[in-house]
Amino acid sequence: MEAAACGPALQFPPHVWSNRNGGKQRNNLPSRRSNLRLVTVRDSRRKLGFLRQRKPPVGLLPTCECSQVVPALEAGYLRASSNGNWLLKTKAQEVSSCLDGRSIFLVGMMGSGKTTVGKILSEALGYTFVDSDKYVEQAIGQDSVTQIFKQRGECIFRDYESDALRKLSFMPQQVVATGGGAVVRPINWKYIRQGVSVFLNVPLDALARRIAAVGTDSRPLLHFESGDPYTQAFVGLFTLSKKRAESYASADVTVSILDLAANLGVEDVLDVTPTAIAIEALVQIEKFLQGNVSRRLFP
Ligand SMILES: Nc1ncnc2c1ncn2[C@@H]1O[C@H](COP(=O)(O)OP(=O)(O)O)[C@@H](O)[C@H]1O
Ligand SMILES: O=C(O)C1=C[C@@H](OP(=O)(O)O)[C@@H](O)[C@H](O)C1
Repeated sequence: MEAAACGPALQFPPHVWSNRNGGKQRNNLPSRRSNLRLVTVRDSRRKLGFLRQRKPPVGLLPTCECSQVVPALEAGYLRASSNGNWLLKTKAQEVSSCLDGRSIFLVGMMGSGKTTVGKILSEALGYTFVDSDKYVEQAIGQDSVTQIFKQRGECIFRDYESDALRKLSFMPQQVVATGGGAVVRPINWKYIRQGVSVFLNVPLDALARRIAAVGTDSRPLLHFESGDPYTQAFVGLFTLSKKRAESYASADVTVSILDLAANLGVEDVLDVTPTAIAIEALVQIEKFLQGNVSRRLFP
Protein backbone atom coordinates (compact mmCIF):
# COMPACT_ATOMS: atom_id res chain seq x y z
CA MET A 1 0.00 0.00 0.00
CA GLU A 2 2.07 2.88 -1.30
CA ALA A 3 0.96 6.46 -1.17
CA ALA A 4 2.94 8.29 -3.78
CA ALA A 5 0.77 11.39 -3.93
CA CYS A 6 -1.21 12.49 -0.92
CA GLY A 7 -2.19 15.92 0.36
CA PRO A 8 -0.06 19.01 0.86
CA ALA A 9 3.07 18.89 2.98
CA LEU A 10 2.46 19.68 6.63
CA GLN A 11 4.22 21.87 9.14
CA PHE A 12 5.89 20.39 12.17
CA PRO A 13 8.32 21.37 14.88
CA PRO A 14 12.09 21.56 14.43
CA HIS A 15 14.72 18.89 14.79
CA VAL A 16 14.53 15.93 17.12
CA TRP A 17 17.63 14.06 16.08
CA SER A 18 20.24 12.76 18.44
CA ASN A 19 23.60 14.43 18.19
CA ARG A 20 26.05 11.76 19.18
CA ASN A 21 29.19 13.84 18.81
CA GLY A 22 28.17 17.33 19.63
CA GLY A 23 27.89 17.97 15.89
CA LYS A 24 31.67 18.30 15.57
CA GLN A 25 33.82 16.96 12.81
CA ARG A 26 36.08 14.22 14.09
CA ASN A 27 39.73 15.14 13.93
CA ASN A 28 41.52 13.13 16.54
CA LEU A 29 41.84 9.81 14.78
CA PRO A 30 45.06 7.87 14.27
CA SER A 31 47.38 9.91 12.11
CA ARG A 32 48.51 6.93 10.04
CA ARG A 33 47.22 7.53 6.51
CA SER A 34 46.22 4.48 4.67
CA ASN A 35 43.57 3.93 2.08
CA LEU A 36 41.92 0.65 2.81
CA ARG A 37 39.84 -1.69 0.77
CA LEU A 38 38.08 -4.88 1.75
CA VAL A 39 39.74 -7.67 -0.14
CA THR A 40 39.00 -11.36 -0.16
CA VAL A 41 41.34 -14.18 -0.76
CA ARG A 42 38.89 -15.47 -3.36
CA ASP A 43 38.82 -12.46 -5.65
CA SER A 44 41.94 -10.71 -4.49
CA ARG A 45 43.65 -10.92 -7.87
CA ARG A 46 40.92 -8.96 -9.64
CA LYS A 47 40.52 -6.46 -6.84
CA LEU A 48 44.20 -5.98 -6.20
CA GLY A 49 44.66 -4.95 -9.81
CA PHE A 50 42.31 -2.10 -9.15
CA LEU A 51 43.76 -1.41 -5.75
CA ARG A 52 47.26 -1.05 -7.07
CA GLN A 53 46.17 1.91 -9.13
CA ARG A 54 48.23 4.56 -7.42
CA LYS A 55 46.98 7.64 -9.17
CA PRO A 56 43.38 8.54 -9.82
CA PRO A 57 42.36 8.95 -13.45
CA VAL A 58 43.13 12.37 -14.90
CA GLY A 59 40.44 14.89 -14.06
CA LEU A 60 39.28 13.15 -10.93
CA LEU A 61 39.96 13.97 -7.31
CA PRO A 62 41.20 17.54 -7.55
CA THR A 63 40.36 18.22 -3.93
CA CYS A 64 40.11 14.86 -2.25
CA GLU A 65 43.14 12.78 -1.44
CA CYS A 66 41.41 9.45 -1.32
CA SER A 67 43.09 6.30 -2.56
CA GLN A 68 46.52 7.40 -3.64
CA VAL A 69 48.21 4.60 -1.76
CA VAL A 70 46.25 1.42 -1.44
CA PRO A 71 47.48 -1.39 0.77
CA ALA A 72 45.24 -4.45 0.64
CA LEU A 73 43.55 -5.75 3.74
CA GLU A 74 42.54 -9.35 4.13
CA ALA A 75 38.94 -9.82 5.14
CA GLY A 76 40.00 -11.64 8.29
CA TYR A 77 41.03 -8.35 9.84
CA LEU A 78 37.52 -7.13 9.57
CA ARG A 79 36.07 -10.00 11.54
CA ALA A 80 38.03 -9.08 14.63
CA SER A 81 35.98 -6.33 16.12
CA SER A 82 38.91 -4.33 17.46
CA ASN A 83 40.47 -4.13 14.00
CA GLY A 84 37.02 -3.51 12.56
CA ASN A 85 36.63 -0.44 14.73
CA TRP A 86 40.07 0.85 13.84
CA LEU A 87 39.39 0.26 10.17
CA LEU A 88 36.06 2.05 10.43
CA LYS A 89 37.61 5.10 12.06
CA THR A 90 40.50 5.22 9.62
CA LYS A 91 38.24 4.84 6.61
CA ALA A 92 35.85 7.46 7.97
CA GLN A 93 38.72 9.88 8.38
CA GLU A 94 39.68 9.43 4.74
CA VAL A 95 36.17 9.62 3.37
CA SER A 96 35.21 12.66 5.39
CA SER A 97 37.53 14.86 3.31
CA CYS A 98 35.83 13.56 0.15
CA LEU A 99 32.39 14.07 1.63
CA ASP A 100 33.19 17.64 2.42
CA GLY A 101 30.19 18.00 4.72
CA ARG A 102 27.67 16.26 2.50
CA SER A 103 25.06 14.25 4.34
CA ILE A 104 24.46 10.55 3.82
CA PHE A 105 20.93 9.24 3.24
CA LEU A 106 20.50 5.53 3.88
CA VAL A 107 17.70 3.88 1.91
CA GLY A 108 16.49 0.29 1.85
CA MET A 109 13.74 -2.01 2.95
CA MET A 110 12.51 -2.05 6.52
CA GLY A 111 14.87 -4.00 8.74
CA SER A 112 17.81 -3.63 6.35
CA GLY A 113 19.89 -1.96 9.04
CA LYS A 114 19.57 1.73 8.12
CA THR A 115 19.24 2.78 11.76
CA THR A 116 21.86 0.39 13.12
CA VAL A 117 24.46 1.10 10.45
CA GLY A 118 23.52 4.79 10.32
CA LYS A 119 24.37 5.29 13.99
CA ILE A 120 27.75 3.63 13.52
CA LEU A 121 28.53 5.67 10.41
CA SER A 122 27.52 8.94 12.05
CA GLU A 123 29.69 8.26 15.05
CA ALA A 124 32.70 7.36 12.91
CA LEU A 125 32.31 10.45 10.72
CA GLY A 126 31.47 12.82 13.57
CA TYR A 127 28.11 13.43 11.90
CA THR A 128 24.68 13.83 13.47
CA PHE A 129 22.40 10.80 13.26
CA VAL A 130 18.77 11.33 12.28
CA ASP A 131 16.09 8.65 12.15
CA SER A 132 13.41 10.04 9.86
CA ASP A 133 10.70 7.82 11.44
CA LYS A 134 11.50 9.32 14.85
CA TYR A 135 11.46 12.78 13.33
CA VAL A 136 7.95 12.16 12.01
CA GLU A 137 6.78 10.66 15.33
CA GLN A 138 7.92 13.78 17.14
CA ALA A 139 6.41 16.07 14.57
CA ILE A 140 3.01 14.39 14.80
CA GLY A 141 3.34 13.89 18.55
CA GLN A 142 2.75 10.16 18.57
CA ASP A 143 4.83 7.39 20.03
CA SER A 144 5.16 5.09 17.09
CA VAL A 145 4.83 4.84 13.34
CA THR A 146 2.35 2.01 13.87
CA GLN A 147 0.10 4.35 15.86
CA ILE A 148 0.40 7.03 13.18
CA PHE A 149 -0.59 4.56 10.45
CA LYS A 150 -3.57 3.42 12.55
CA GLN A 151 -4.86 6.79 13.63
CA ARG A 152 -3.84 9.14 10.80
CA GLY A 153 -3.27 6.79 7.87
CA GLU A 154 -0.30 6.16 5.62
CA CYS A 155 -0.98 9.22 3.50
CA ILE A 156 -0.49 11.65 6.38
CA PHE A 157 2.61 9.73 7.47
CA ARG A 158 4.06 10.11 3.95
CA ASP A 159 3.34 13.84 3.93
CA TYR A 160 5.23 14.31 7.17
CA GLU A 161 7.99 12.04 5.91
CA SER A 162 8.44 14.20 2.79
CA ASP A 163 8.48 17.34 4.88
CA ALA A 164 11.06 15.79 7.20
CA LEU A 165 13.32 14.92 4.27
CA ARG A 166 12.90 18.37 2.78
CA LYS A 167 14.01 20.00 6.01
CA LEU A 168 16.85 17.56 6.53
CA SER A 169 18.09 18.11 2.99
CA PHE A 170 19.25 21.61 3.93
CA MET A 171 21.50 20.35 6.71
CA PRO A 172 25.09 19.18 6.24
CA GLN A 173 26.96 16.50 8.16
CA GLN A 174 24.11 14.16 8.93
CA VAL A 175 23.52 10.48 8.46
CA VAL A 176 19.80 10.08 7.82
CA ALA A 177 18.10 6.70 8.18
CA THR A 178 15.10 7.15 5.88
CA GLY A 179 11.95 5.06 6.20
CA GLY A 180 11.83 2.08 3.84
CA GLY A 181 9.06 3.61 1.73
CA ALA A 182 10.56 7.07 1.39
CA VAL A 183 12.01 6.26 -2.03
CA VAL A 184 8.60 5.86 -3.63
CA ARG A 185 7.72 9.55 -3.87
CA PRO A 186 9.80 11.14 -6.62
CA ILE A 187 9.91 14.47 -4.74
CA ASN A 188 11.78 12.75 -1.90
CA TRP A 189 14.63 12.01 -4.28
CA LYS A 190 15.09 15.72 -4.81
CA TYR A 191 15.80 15.95 -1.07
CA ILE A 192 17.81 12.74 -0.79
CA ARG A 193 20.00 13.82 -3.71
CA GLN A 194 21.23 16.79 -1.72
CA GLY A 195 23.47 14.24 -0.02
CA VAL A 196 24.96 10.89 -0.97
CA SER A 197 22.35 8.13 -1.07
CA VAL A 198 23.32 4.64 0.02
CA PHE A 199 21.10 1.60 -0.60
CA LEU A 200 21.53 -1.23 1.91
CA ASN A 201 20.58 -4.21 -0.21
CA VAL A 202 19.70 -7.17 2.01
CA PRO A 203 18.11 -10.34 0.57
CA LEU A 204 14.39 -10.62 1.35
CA ASP A 205 14.74 -13.99 3.04
CA ALA A 206 17.23 -12.54 5.50
CA LEU A 207 15.01 -9.52 6.13
CA ALA A 208 12.01 -11.76 6.73
CA ARG A 209 13.98 -13.89 9.20
CA ARG A 210 15.17 -10.79 11.01
CA ILE A 211 11.71 -9.24 11.19
CA ALA A 212 10.02 -12.54 12.13
CA ALA A 213 12.42 -12.87 15.05
CA VAL A 214 11.18 -9.63 16.61
CA GLY A 215 7.60 -9.70 15.29
CA THR A 216 5.78 -7.33 12.95
CA ASP A 217 4.22 -5.06 15.61
CA SER A 218 6.34 -2.10 14.57
CA ARG A 219 5.88 -2.78 10.84
CA PRO A 220 2.37 -1.60 9.95
CA LEU A 221 2.73 -2.41 6.26
CA LEU A 222 3.17 -6.09 7.07
CA HIS A 223 -0.02 -6.35 9.11
CA PHE A 224 -2.16 -7.19 6.09
CA GLU A 225 -0.45 -10.51 5.46
CA SER A 226 -1.47 -13.81 6.99
CA GLY A 227 0.51 -16.87 8.07
CA ASP A 228 3.34 -17.41 10.50
CA PRO A 229 5.60 -14.41 11.24
CA TYR A 230 8.21 -15.43 8.64
CA THR A 231 5.66 -15.94 5.85
CA GLN A 232 3.85 -12.77 6.80
CA ALA A 233 7.09 -10.81 6.68
CA PHE A 234 8.35 -12.44 3.48
CA VAL A 235 5.13 -11.99 1.48
CA GLY A 236 4.78 -8.37 2.60
CA LEU A 237 8.41 -7.55 1.85
CA PHE A 238 8.23 -9.28 -1.52
CA THR A 239 5.20 -7.23 -2.58
CA LEU A 240 6.75 -3.96 -1.43
CA SER A 241 10.16 -4.67 -2.89
CA LYS A 242 8.72 -5.30 -6.36
CA LYS A 243 7.35 -1.75 -6.35
CA ARG A 244 10.51 -0.24 -4.92
CA ALA A 245 13.38 -2.11 -6.53
CA GLU A 246 13.89 0.43 -9.28
CA SER A 247 13.87 3.36 -6.87
CA TYR A 248 16.38 1.75 -4.54
CA ALA A 249 18.61 0.96 -7.49
CA SER A 250 18.83 4.66 -8.33
CA ALA A 251 20.75 5.39 -5.13
CA ASP A 252 24.26 6.79 -5.65
CA VAL A 253 25.78 3.77 -3.92
CA THR A 254 24.62 0.22 -3.31
CA VAL A 255 25.99 -1.93 -0.51
CA SER A 256 25.14 -5.53 -1.32
CA ILE A 257 25.16 -7.47 1.93
CA LEU A 258 25.14 -10.69 -0.09
CA ASP A 259 28.37 -9.72 -1.87
CA LEU A 260 29.89 -8.50 1.37
CA ALA A 261 29.09 -11.79 3.12
CA ALA A 262 30.69 -13.69 0.24
CA ASN A 263 33.76 -11.46 0.34
CA LEU A 264 34.12 -11.92 4.07
CA GLY A 265 33.51 -15.65 3.86
CA VAL A 266 30.45 -15.33 6.10
CA GLU A 267 27.86 -18.02 5.40
CA ASP A 268 24.73 -16.30 6.65
CA VAL A 269 24.18 -12.71 5.52
CA LEU A 270 22.65 -11.97 8.90
CA ASP A 271 26.06 -12.58 10.45
CA VAL A 272 27.71 -9.68 8.65
CA THR A 273 28.34 -7.14 11.39
CA PRO A 274 26.99 -3.60 11.22
CA THR A 275 30.59 -2.35 11.46
CA ALA A 276 31.58 -4.33 8.36
CA ILE A 277 28.58 -2.90 6.52
CA ALA A 278 29.48 0.62 7.62
CA ILE A 279 33.05 0.18 6.37
CA GLU A 280 31.84 -1.17 3.04
CA ALA A 281 29.45 1.78 2.76
CA LEU A 282 32.37 4.17 3.27
CA VAL A 283 34.45 2.35 0.66
CA GLN A 284 31.60 2.59 -1.85
CA ILE A 285 30.88 6.24 -0.98
CA GLU A 286 34.53 7.05 -1.56
CA LYS A 287 34.44 5.37 -4.97
CA PHE A 288 31.31 7.26 -5.88
CA LEU A 289 32.73 10.60 -4.81
CA GLN A 290 35.91 10.04 -6.75
CA GLY A 291 33.81 10.10 -9.89
CA ASN A 292 31.54 12.95 -8.82
CA VAL A 293 33.68 15.72 -7.47
CA SER A 294 31.77 18.29 -9.50
CA ARG A 295 28.59 17.62 -7.52
CA ARG A 296 29.78 19.60 -4.52
CA LEU A 297 26.83 20.84 -2.55
CA PHE A 298 28.49 22.47 0.44
CA PRO A 299 31.40 24.40 -1.01
N1 LIG B 1 24.19 -6.17 10.58
C1 LIG B 1 23.35 -6.49 11.55
N2 LIG B 1 23.64 -7.50 12.37
C2 LIG B 1 22.78 -7.88 13.35
N3 LIG B 1 21.59 -7.28 13.59
C3 LIG B 1 21.25 -6.25 12.81
C4 LIG B 1 22.10 -5.79 11.75
N4 LIG B 1 21.49 -4.77 11.13
C5 LIG B 1 20.32 -4.58 11.76
N5 LIG B 1 20.17 -5.47 12.78
C6 LIG B 1 19.00 -5.61 13.67
O1 LIG B 1 17.86 -5.71 12.82
C7 LIG B 1 16.79 -4.93 13.31
C8 LIG B 1 16.38 -3.89 12.27
O2 LIG B 1 17.47 -3.01 12.06
P1 LIG B 1 17.28 -1.46 11.83
O3 LIG B 1 18.62 -0.85 11.87
O4 LIG B 1 16.26 -0.91 12.77
O5 LIG B 1 16.70 -1.44 10.35
P2 LIG B 1 15.95 -0.27 9.56
O6 LIG B 1 16.30 1.02 10.21
O7 LIG B 1 16.48 -0.39 8.17
O8 LIG B 1 14.50 -0.60 9.65
C9 LIG B 1 17.27 -4.32 14.62
O9 LIG B 1 16.81 -5.16 15.67
C10 LIG B 1 18.78 -4.39 14.52
O10 LIG B 1 19.40 -4.54 15.78
O1 LIG C 1 8.87 0.35 4.29
C1 LIG C 1 8.03 1.19 4.67
O2 LIG C 1 7.16 1.68 3.93
C2 LIG C 1 8.11 1.68 6.06
C3 LIG C 1 9.27 1.49 6.78
C4 LIG C 1 9.42 1.94 8.16
O3 LIG C 1 10.75 2.42 8.39
P1 LIG C 1 12.04 1.46 8.51
O4 LIG C 1 12.48 1.17 7.11
O5 LIG C 1 13.02 2.28 9.27
O6 LIG C 1 11.61 0.24 9.25
C5 LIG C 1 8.45 3.07 8.47
O7 LIG C 1 8.81 4.25 7.81
C6 LIG C 1 7.06 2.69 8.10
O8 LIG C 1 6.70 1.56 8.85
C7 LIG C 1 6.94 2.39 6.61
